[in-house]
Amino acid sequence: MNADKFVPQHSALFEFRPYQRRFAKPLITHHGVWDTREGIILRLVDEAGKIGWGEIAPISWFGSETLEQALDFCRQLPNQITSEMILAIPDCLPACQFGFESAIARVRSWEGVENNFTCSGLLSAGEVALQQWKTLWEKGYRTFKWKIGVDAIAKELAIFDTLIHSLPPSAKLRLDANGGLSYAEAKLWLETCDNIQGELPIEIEFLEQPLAVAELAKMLELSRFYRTAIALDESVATLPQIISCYQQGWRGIFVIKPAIVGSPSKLHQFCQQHEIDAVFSSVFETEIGKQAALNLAVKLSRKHRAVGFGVDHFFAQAEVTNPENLWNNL
Ligand SMILES: O=C(O)CCC(=O)c1ccccc1C(=O)O
Ligand SMILES: [Mg+2]
Repeated sequence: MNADKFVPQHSALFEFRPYQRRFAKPLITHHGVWDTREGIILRLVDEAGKIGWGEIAPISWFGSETLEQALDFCRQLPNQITSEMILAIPDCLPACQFGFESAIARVRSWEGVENNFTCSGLLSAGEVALQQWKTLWEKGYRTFKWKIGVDAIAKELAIFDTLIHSLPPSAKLRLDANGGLSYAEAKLWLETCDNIQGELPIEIEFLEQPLAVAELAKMLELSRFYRTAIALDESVATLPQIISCYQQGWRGIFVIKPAIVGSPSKLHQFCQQHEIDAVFSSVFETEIGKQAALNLAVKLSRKHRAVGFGVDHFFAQAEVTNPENLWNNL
């Protein structure tokens, strides 16, 4: 069954449980310091007793609803929910749209996603990246994404120079500024990346969200001037934002975080009508949300770019991957 095809006239009993997972070390980005991932696990049981798992993993500072808003939404629902109720979840609750629709679509079975994606490993901001990539390389990663826009640009450019001269030629490097660069800094990064690619065999795959969400026009202008690709992330966090940026002329890379983008079936519909260059990305969700996200990526990914789900090393303990065990531990 196509897990993100919406299942009509379906109903199920549902329960929800909040969870918390502390990062081994806080994730530092231009948005600030993030030390605990909080979310909600959904357990749906249909009339035949089949179980469907879902996850609501909001990141309010990224453009989704807050965890509290998601919890309030779950609390006000009756414990028997229908497909129609799920399709009516408003666009202001994108993480809830994703969580409930994934759950009711997968109420049939919990088959793991057969995906042969390569995965990009996330590198922390700062010089810790200079050691981090080696551990990930030994685990088989060949694409890395490094967080920038945190320290002074001179310091980050110096670390960048060391990093790209350390990485093997077959490596690919992504940079993610989380909207933290000024226009002048973005130009300096793009110029540096263009120059490096003229000197070294390494591929700088893209510079992600160099400027703030409000600066789309400037990012459109930069995307026409530099060879190094630009990827939008915060600018396209939800489906309405994806549509808006597309309508304003963005044809570059779209970083899609399925867990906060909204309705999987509506995203599928948009991607069937418009060929977009998408990179699928994690929001540090559990295996439940990750499987639903990758199930969508398998169907929508065109360029076979590495998926940004190499984040497990940011958590202290290995994750419980079996949904039933995860649920029983909550
Ligand atoms: O996309 C990836 O490679 C990893 C995921 C990631 O970087 C991320 C995870 C949570 C919140 C924001 C971001 C981001 O891409 O900015
Ligand atoms: Mg990003």
